[in-house]
Amino acid sequence: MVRTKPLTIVVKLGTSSIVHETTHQPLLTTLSAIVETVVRLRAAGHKVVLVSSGAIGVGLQRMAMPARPKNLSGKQALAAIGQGRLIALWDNLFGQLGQPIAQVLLTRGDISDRTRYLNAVNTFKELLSMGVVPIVNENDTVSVSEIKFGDNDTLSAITSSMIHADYLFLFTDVDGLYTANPRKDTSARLIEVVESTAAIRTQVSTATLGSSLGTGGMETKLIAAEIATAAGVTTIITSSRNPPSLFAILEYHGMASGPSAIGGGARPPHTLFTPSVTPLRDLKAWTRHTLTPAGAVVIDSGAHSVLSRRESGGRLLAAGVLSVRGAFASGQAVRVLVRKGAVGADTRDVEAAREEYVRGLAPTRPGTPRGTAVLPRQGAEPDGTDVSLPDHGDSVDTVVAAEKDVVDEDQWEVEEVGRGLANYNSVQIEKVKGLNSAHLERLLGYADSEYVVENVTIFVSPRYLFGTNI
Ligand SMILES: N[C@@H](CCC(=O)OP(=O)(O)O)C(=O)O
Repeated sequence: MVRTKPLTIVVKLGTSSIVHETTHQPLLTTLSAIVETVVRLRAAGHKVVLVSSGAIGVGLQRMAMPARPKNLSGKQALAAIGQGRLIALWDNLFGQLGQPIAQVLLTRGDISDRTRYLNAVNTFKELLSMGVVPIVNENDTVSVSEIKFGDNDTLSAITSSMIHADYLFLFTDVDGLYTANPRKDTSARLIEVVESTAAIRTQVSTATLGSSLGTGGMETKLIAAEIATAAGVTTIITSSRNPPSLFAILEYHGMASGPSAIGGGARPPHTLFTPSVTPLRDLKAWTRHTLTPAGAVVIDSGAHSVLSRRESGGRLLAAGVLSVRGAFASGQAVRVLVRKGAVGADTRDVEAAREEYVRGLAPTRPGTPRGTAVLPRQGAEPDGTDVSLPDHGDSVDTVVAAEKDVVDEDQWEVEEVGRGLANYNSVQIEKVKGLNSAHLERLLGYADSEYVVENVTIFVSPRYLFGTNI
């Protein structure tokens, strides 16, 4: 058997694979098989992270409750009851084979801060280099949105991206992605390889195939696959009924890692999502998938098409910014919104006026009193910057009224197309929006970067990744 380089593998096990759907008793056969599989992977030199759901399920069993409570605090309480027992169960099973484990509880909030994100990455690295198997779950007790909107499929994809995993195995109660629900439709066909999640979305029924216990289904698995493959992680959906099939799958794809449980060259049932050939790594993946945006910049369609090209390097110039929404600090994540529809002539007039003003010219607008300057709105704001008003007719009211007349920014129809990291704060970007970067230093007093937003990643598919909670 050909041995390959040591792999980093994330194994995700959903609630329906951990506890019985109705009795909520732990599925010890499955759990033991997972433990044996992970320990064999470790023995073959691979690094493994386990993403384990099941806290609420185990909590239900402990409290002899028949079903997940509807209210959030009820779920949080059950997760708190169950998580300790869940990790104790894993520790017991792994302990039988001498394998140390660690508990890692994450929330999206935890990793939306760059420092905390890096701390989590460093902890994973350290644990893996110590030969420990980190066992990850959401920190349900403190994370409102995670229970309400979240699922461990997404968490496992983000974890895979954080640790630059080679493979993400989503073990679930079906053996792959089907063209239709295989439990209801006998003509349903297993899809073996997916190269584009966006394309496959139009071809399959993603109706939830899971049990009543978990929060995920095929839809969240597709989302997870999209996140993970974008980060360069090969993603596999397969059945949790036979965890050692992981070896057969790796072997089938030429990634031999130990004796195959199936062997014989037959394709073990699974769906494989191929990784992106130009993966988003580190900062970009982090920006796109983990950050909570603090505000937004509205850009024009020209800037959008530039940013959509790889050569742009994800860097946004002030010239492409039409407006700024919300308040954010330099270094924070921002949504990138594109203004839909054509920019009207009046808007261009105001932008031209702003540009001329900055160049030292103070144009007058027809209909305003003779000598009244049409100023950029920020020039009239007493915000302590060095934008001096021209000495003729600098009527703030007239200017603001003139801008309002033609540009009611709040009414613009916009669409979120990406996210990025701001190099300047919202007030500063407001000051320089629409202008050539040559003006940045004079208007802001410094210009560390000629770009106002960097690390912009433009979404490749509809913005469903995190619902509306961030
Ligand atoms: N974090 C929660 C589970 C979230 C969830 O339901 O995930 P999944 O079963 O993977 O759809 C728990 O441990 O109960």
